[in-house]
Amino acid sequence: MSATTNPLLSSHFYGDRVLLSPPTPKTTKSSLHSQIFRRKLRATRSVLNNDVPNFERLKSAQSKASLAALLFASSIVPQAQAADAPNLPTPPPVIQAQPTKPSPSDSSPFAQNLLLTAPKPSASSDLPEGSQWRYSEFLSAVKKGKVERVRFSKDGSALQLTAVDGRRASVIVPNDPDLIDILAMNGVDISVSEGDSGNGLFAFIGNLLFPFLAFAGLFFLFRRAQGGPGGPGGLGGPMDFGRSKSKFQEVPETGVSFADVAGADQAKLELQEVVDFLKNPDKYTALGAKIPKGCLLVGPPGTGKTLLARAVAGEAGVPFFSCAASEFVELFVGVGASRVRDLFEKAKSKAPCIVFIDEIDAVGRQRGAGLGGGNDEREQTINQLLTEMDGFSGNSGVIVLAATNRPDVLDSALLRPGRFDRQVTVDRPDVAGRVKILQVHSRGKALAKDVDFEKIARRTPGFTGADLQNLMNEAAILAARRDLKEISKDEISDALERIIAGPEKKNAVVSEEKKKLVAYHEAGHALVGALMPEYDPVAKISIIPRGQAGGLTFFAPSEERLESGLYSRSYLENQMAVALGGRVAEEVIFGTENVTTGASNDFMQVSRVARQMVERFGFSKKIGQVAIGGPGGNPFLGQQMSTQKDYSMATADVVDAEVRELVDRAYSRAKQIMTTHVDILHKLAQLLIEKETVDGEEFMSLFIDGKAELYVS
Ligand SMILES: Nc1ncnc2c1ncn2[C@@H]1O[C@H](COP(=O)(O)OP(=O)(O)OP(=O)(O)O)[C@@H](O)[C@H]1O
Ligand SMILES: [Zn+2]
Repeated sequence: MSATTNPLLSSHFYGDRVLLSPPTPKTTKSSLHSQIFRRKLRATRSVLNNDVPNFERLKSAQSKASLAALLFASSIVPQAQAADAPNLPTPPPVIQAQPTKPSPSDSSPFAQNLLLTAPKPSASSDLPEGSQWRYSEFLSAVKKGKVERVRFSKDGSALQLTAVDGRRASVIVPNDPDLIDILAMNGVDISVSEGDSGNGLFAFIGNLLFPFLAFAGLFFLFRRAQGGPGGPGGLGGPMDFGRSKSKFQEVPETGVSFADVAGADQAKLELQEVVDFLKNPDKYTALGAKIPKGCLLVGPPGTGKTLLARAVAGEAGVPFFSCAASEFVELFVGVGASRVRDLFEKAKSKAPCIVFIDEIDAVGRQRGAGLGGGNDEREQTINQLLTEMDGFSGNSGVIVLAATNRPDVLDSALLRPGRFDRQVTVDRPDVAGRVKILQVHSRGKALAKDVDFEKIARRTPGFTGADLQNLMNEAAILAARRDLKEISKDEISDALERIIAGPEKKNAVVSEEKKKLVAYHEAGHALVGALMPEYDPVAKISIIPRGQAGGLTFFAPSEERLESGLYSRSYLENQMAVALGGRVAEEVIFGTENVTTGASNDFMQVSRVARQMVERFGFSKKIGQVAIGGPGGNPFLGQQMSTQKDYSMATADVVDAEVRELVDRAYSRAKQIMTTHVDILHKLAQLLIEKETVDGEEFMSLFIDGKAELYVS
């Protein structure tokens, strides 16, 4: 894949300016610059006003690789996670604020700089941490048998759970008619909070929203992914020991139809065929056609794979058997295989029907490729599954749908003809899809007239159906908390920010000194961002702590950039400079001896980007246009990159040198900007100290009357 940005795409946001002039590593100044600032200002405004001009024109150009960094804060790339965690992802299906790594000292004034990226894979054996779980995380934990009991609030809109390991968390519950069934099937103890009438729920929701509690999970989630003791992947940990697990659920009638799945038109079209097989098998067998046995639904978590599978069963009017593959895998060898046998025995007796296996990668990984113990069990389980599928005669009427977001790790035996030989991709929805999903999830909610789904959809690139559902629910809760009768666009806007960056810790006590440090640090990021010719406009700068971050600078990448997932070399170089801007500002203002650990994450992000550029994107002359780093993800998607190196020591030296050069260059660019615009840095930091938040427009206006110089390189 070409890693360069489609020029159409990249030039859109800033107008038709083309920056292809040969590198001039110095600052220049001309009237052109003020024009560019004006354009950036306009871009900023249009982002803030949610209207993305020319979008339609470009929409068709690219999409799919959909990336979700909506806004992004301070710095950039997520930590590598234990690259060998055998069992990847049920990533949290939200756009996450991503802390990088705990800095050496937790007293670091900036704590964590955040990147808001798409969900990233995380070892599925773990539970989300933190005191508030997303509904989808909760469901997946329930299905894995990790939730012991739940206590609903009186009106059922929230619950508190106790996990098998004793952890407690709260969950906001959307209107899900299946929830009780799912809980019951999975042996979860259910109760309803009583007594504290009225007040109780309010206090409960208040807790959820209380800045210090909520969303800590977002951050710890990622800490967890950074290695830790790295348990045995999807295998049940010791916690599961002795716990009785449900094997599968059987739903005679799902009651879900394709109409309940908004967007996903292509997937529905492809699955319509499966519905038809189930309804009229004879039509096909009469012609000698082999009815497919298995179909793989591939896509990121929360995109509605389970919903689609249920809809297929609903449309065909057949029973729906479901299980999460991770449930098959037990500590005891042979248990998984026997569960598979049970499941299919039952299914065959009820044919025609749908068997849905969620997270098939938990058992379906390439055999012999796992680590540590437990392989036997997994292999036996997958062998049993293959045997079952091979055993179906052509028209047994059992069609197996399986979901995964890691088709790449699946054992090729699973994908052979006669098994999961069909794949249906369920992608993150595009704008139009998001509008439809928002409509579905605002049914039954009182919305103010000012709510415009189109605008919300534009502000939520990369959001999945589950994310949008969560957004609408959070907005509803905010509205209730504000004693409103209707959900207005403000609640949605605030809910969006909370989801992306975590709630603001408005009442956190921050010393004047720390405030000043953070203000300069963030101003540094913003300043470099604004002065880089090809970079996203600054949307907002804040020094109100959020989550573990001392402050945040939000950038607003254009929808096209987000949806195309393509980044030009200069964009990445600029991004590194922007990430370094925080430290550079500290250095310039407080002196080299007084810089803090607050930038450690920025550095990690920067080195990761640089390494990717050299190892994977072919951006290094010395390494050339090859990918040498082993399999790796897109750092902006929050994906992990393999730490496994398949190159020699000599090559490693070259890589290191190239990485260093890229970083050094970014650093000196940032430094040059900072020193030439120290006046604006002061102004912005001052403004931040006074107001705590400065929006993009106000920030850009500092340039218009000032004498800003655009850095051209
Ligand atoms: N296209 C959609 N239309 C309407 N609702 C959706 C859509 N996609 C997701 N949702 C909502 O998000 C919830 C979670 O989706 P679902 O569990 O089907 O996702 P998934 O892809 O199976 O995720 P996972 O891989 O985590 O199991 C659904 O219950 C549904 O309410
Ligand atoms: Zn920073």
